[in-house]
Amino acid sequence: MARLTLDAVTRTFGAFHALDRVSLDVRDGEFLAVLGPSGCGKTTLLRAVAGFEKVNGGTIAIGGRVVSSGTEHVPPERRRVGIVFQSYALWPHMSVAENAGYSMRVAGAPKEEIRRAVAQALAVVGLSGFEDRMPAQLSGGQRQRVALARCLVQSPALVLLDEPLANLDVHLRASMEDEFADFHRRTGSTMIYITHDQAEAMALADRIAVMDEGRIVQVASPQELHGRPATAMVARFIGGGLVLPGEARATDGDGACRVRVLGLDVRARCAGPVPPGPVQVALYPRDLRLCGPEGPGIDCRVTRVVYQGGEFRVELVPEGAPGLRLTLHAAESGRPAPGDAVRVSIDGAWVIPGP
Ligand SMILES: Nc1ncnc2c1ncn2[C@@H]1O[C@H](COP(=O)(O)OP(=O)(O)OP(=O)(O)O)[C@@H](O)[C@H]1O
Repeated sequence: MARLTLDAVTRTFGAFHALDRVSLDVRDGEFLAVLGPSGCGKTTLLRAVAGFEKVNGGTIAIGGRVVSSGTEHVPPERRRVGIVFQSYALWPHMSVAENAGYSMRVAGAPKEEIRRAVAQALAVVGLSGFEDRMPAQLSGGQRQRVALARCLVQSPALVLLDEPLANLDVHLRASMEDEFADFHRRTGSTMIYITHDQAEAMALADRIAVMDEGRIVQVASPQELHGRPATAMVARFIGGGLVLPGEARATDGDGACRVRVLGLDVRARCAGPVPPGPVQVALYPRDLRLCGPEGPGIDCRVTRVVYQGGEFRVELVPEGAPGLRLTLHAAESGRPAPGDAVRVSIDGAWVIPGP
């Protein structure tokens, strides 16, 4: 198992920067998710680490050994990187055991050694007894587990998972999430999990690297990404934050400051001292509450009320800003109806430290 280090890695296609000075340090045995919208460079990053893509600048090191740089390129088969793809990529004409042992057979390993390694890997993924089945006789989840076993047989230093659950239905995804977590626990592998599904990333990873336009914009725990987004993109992308212009008034210390947003004075959380002046403020549904007519608040019209697992999501339009959509959560009792005029208070906010 090994640590993965990327230092200012750049990959261009013509004038386009698919990876723009990407730096990342993944600890030995860590489970890191790379999360980002379509086209942000996730697959390019994975292909560069695996060695399918050369880099134009910067370095990639696996276990302290440089495998990619502007001048050096270790081929994929000599990187000890296992990859599990979304499409499983199993050979349809080979049995489960033959698929799992393929790489060892190609490498010319003795039959008995292959049999032993395959039996061990299939046991890890819970497929002992499935050796002679063909891929067509397996469920989607079982096929993905064969792909995991095949990856395990190669004793990889690093395992890369490229949206491995994208083809599975919702229920199977949830149970496969448990399997990946279990696989990680049992093997202690360093794992990089590429996805655009934040629920999946949050469920699995210790830390999440958020990518945007070829750059890594924040690497943090799921809680940190939700509570202290580094940029406006992270605030919008994770947890559906609403980013609004505000005016910083004063810093109170202890990570708190006062800002004016939507015409209200709000006590907000911040990463450090915030000089008075224009700022970007992130508001989440948890920051907004229905309030009485007497206190400070924003007059709104309710546009939609949707039941959502134990509570109601209430969508509103401020009377003074018809282009804006606010969302808050309300309990069953006291929830408003579409068309109601209500008042909303802002109980918290986050001042975005970056762009
Ligand atoms: N071989 C290539 N030639 C030119 N442009 C490319 C090439 N490979 C990728 N790109 C571009 O680089 C950008 C990043 O692509 P990449 O596949 O890494 O994104 P992604 O985040 O994995 O997206 P998705 O989630 O949709 O798979 C895209 O704009 C893509 O069009």
